[in-house]
Amino acid sequence: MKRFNYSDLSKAAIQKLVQRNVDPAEEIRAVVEDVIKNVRANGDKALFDYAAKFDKVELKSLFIEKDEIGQLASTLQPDQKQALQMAYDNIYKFHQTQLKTEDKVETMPGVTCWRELRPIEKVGLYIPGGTAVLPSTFLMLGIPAQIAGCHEIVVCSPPQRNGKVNAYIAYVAHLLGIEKIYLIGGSQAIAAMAYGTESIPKVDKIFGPGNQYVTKAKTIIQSTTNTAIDMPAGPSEVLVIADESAVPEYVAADLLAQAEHGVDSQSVLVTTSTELAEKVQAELTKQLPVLPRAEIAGKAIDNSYIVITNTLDEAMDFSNQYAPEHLILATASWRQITGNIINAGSVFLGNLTPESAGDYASGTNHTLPTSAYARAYSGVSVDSFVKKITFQHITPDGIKNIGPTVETLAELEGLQAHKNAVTVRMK
Ligand SMILES: NC(=O)c1ccc[n+]([C@@H]2O[C@H](COP(=O)([O-])OP(=O)(O)OC[C@H]3O[C@@H](n4cnc5c(N)ncnc54)[C@H](O)[C@@H]3O)[C@@H](O)[C@H]2O)c1
Ligand SMILES: N[C@H](CO)Cc1c[nH]c[nH+]1
Ligand SMILES: [Zn+2]
Repeated sequence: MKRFNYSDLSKAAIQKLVQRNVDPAEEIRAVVEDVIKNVRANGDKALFDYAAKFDKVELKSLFIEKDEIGQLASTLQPDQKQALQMAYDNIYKFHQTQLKTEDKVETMPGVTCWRELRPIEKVGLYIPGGTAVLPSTFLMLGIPAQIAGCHEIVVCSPPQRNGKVNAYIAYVAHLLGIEKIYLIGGSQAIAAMAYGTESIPKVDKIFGPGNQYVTKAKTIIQSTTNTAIDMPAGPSEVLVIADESAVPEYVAADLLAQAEHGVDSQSVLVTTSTELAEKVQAELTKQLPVLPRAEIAGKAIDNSYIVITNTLDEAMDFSNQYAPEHLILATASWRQITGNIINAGSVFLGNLTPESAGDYASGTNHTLPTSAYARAYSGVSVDSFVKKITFQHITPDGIKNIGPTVETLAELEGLQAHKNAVTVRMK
């Protein structure tokens, strides 16, 4: 990993370091635009063609249903079922508390305002399945959708070589009570859910992480259709802030955990200790080669770096500029510095809190903003699946109280009809 001294870095150099691939290569953009156009024009036919081209599968059907899902789900080992059930329970417990009724507010006598939640009716969940099949992502999206009460949940995931979904995905569908899974991956899945095809329903909002094709497709359809998206959740990343109290073996393991997601993942270490940086590098050299996905993780690590700072304040300052998807505080004094976090998707505190726990089973959501979008977006939650509709009610006394103010404001904007709508009620 390349190493930089924070004090040697100019503002421009920091900007360059924290910059990630928000806009993918021209080549990826062009492919995605083409896919969207083709799916829009040719519907299901384009989806069959792309399954053959990108996923190397000649599909007989674009979806599998309840019976087949049940059969696949039944093939899991008891310990696998138990682990998925425990993850389900913890994620459910954490997300359930997010559905809150808000109080009504009387802003002035006789004028009452409030907000009520309504689920988004039709949602589309994208479950990645290119380099690794991610049943955990299905839990992370399906559970909040279920808690929110979304009426129609459309699920797309790339087909396996046998033209089905992986058995773990099937088991999660069974846990969530989802009876149909569309066998579509990549940008074609996003286009299908945004425009609808003969088989795939158009949805109101699309959720889920994915590779650069998926993420680009989401950002394009967000600006060209009336289908919304959760956020740009692209290649995984982690930033670890560590001091001399950190355990090099753990830090290296955390860096590799995100690196193994893809060659375009990034793992950054920001530390006040040069000695720790050296020990972590030695650990990386030890741990990397034995990983089954060593080649992928190795490329991501080559694409990553270490920043040495003089103080933890400087480390936090760098982290806030980077705005990581995952932030790990491997410092003895983590309690004193959490208040200084401005930008991060999800935070992991102390030496015994591996990021992997949040990826799978602690309860928090792992669908998180990447590429510095944590400066403005939060991760997926029940909130992402609901709209908050405002309501107001005015009594006879209330209209007398608020009427003159509205009349004056309408008058000063020159909007006579607005004023009149109040005046007629005050006679
Ligand atoms: N930010 C988050 O919250 C989060 C969570 C989980 C995973 N992730 C990220 O999601 C990503 C998953 O990526 P993945 O590739 O494994 O799965 P994926 O499902 O996102 O992508 C696979 C699909 O990409 C399409 N594709 C592949 N090569 C193509 C090409 N040359 N042209 C057009 N389309 C092509 C294919 O249709 C394939 O089905 C990883 O980068 C991982 O880090 C992020
Ligand atoms: N770390 C990923 C989010 O960036 C989520 C994940 C799924 N499985 C393992 N990890
Ligand atoms: Zn992960």
